[in-house]
Amino acid sequence: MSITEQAVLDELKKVANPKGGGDIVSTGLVKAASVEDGVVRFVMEIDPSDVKLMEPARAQAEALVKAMPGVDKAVGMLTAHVQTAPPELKPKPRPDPQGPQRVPGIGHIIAVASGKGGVGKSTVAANLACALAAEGRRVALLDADVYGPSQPRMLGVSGRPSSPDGKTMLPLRNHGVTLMSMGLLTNDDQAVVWRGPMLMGALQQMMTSVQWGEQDVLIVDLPPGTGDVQLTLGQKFVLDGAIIVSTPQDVALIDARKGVDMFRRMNIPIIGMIENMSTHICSNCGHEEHVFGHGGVAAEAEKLGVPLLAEVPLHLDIRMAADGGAPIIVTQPDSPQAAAFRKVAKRLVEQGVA
Ligand SMILES: Nc1ncnc2c1ncn2[C@@H]1O[C@H](COP(=O)(O)OP(=O)(O)OP(=O)(O)O)[C@@H](O)[C@H]1O
Repeated sequence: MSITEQAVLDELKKVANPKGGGDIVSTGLVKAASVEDGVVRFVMEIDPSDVKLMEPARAQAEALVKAMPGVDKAVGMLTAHVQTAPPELKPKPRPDPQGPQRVPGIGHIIAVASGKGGVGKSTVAANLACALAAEGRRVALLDADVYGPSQPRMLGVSGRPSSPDGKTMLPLRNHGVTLMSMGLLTNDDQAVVWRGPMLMGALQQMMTSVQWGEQDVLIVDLPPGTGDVQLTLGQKFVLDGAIIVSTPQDVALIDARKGVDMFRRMNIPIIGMIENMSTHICSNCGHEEHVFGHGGVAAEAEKLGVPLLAEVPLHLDIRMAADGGAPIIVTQPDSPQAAAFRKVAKRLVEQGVA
């Protein structure tokens, strides 16, 4: 079995902070630990004047990790570069006035993310939202994919959201889902060039200035990759977890792994991975074919120690439904194509995250 970051952190807790106060993890000295293919890397952030004092602790920590079963190589580093240090791993008490906040009226927030574009993240988010609504949950969906907002089209919503008081925005609603999208604020054909700070501001505004009402769960459809929007969402808001969507090809999986790593660094639980376009099912004869390979996400999920939530087939009906303004879960709720989404929705409710 592959080693987890948590196991590494537990091992590192055996090393005392030479400055006292407890071990190097609980005193906040260890800022990041990563595990990839048997190679463990961790960073200890120290005051530049403490190098001599801290070196023995670093060496002891490195030796302990190296001796763990399943570890081929361990690299422990001392760093004094406060500004560029990766996010703190030690869990902070939440809510914290400076830290992540809750959105009034919203019970849970789940991010739907992918490492790579075009893997079907928005299709999954739209179907999950509708499937949760079918389970009787009050569901909102925020399309935070500013570069390719597709939720208005997938949920069959058009028109611009109104702002009765000039400060807050009224969301739109269809198929039992309350929706807000950056796509509703720009013209359909308008290319949007967003810079980092604009993106971060826009996301925060969407989360806090939309009149969401009382909702059991807000699904956030993120842009692909590991950029500013993902970081802002994770750092500013209390998330119940993230779902990572990937196709089975290696290229998509490499990026999915980066996504899992990013959420872990922000202490956001990974609810699980979904393999999309898993198997092609011919809409004429029902013949199954593994166009992009099959099972790659299951293997990756096992390697990363996260659950595989579902394998969604590549099926013409899924595309036609999504692109036609009513996800498959709405048009053919009892079809085998919709079953994967219903299964995930039930699981999220059972797990108490939606
Ligand atoms: N399981 C599936 N079967 C058939 N078509 C699918 C499936 N999943 C997604 N598609 C289609 O693939 C296209 C891309 O999907 P989608 O927009 O959901 O991807 P995305 O990952 O959100 O992309 P991006 O983030 O780059 O906008 C859409 O036309 C969608 O209908």
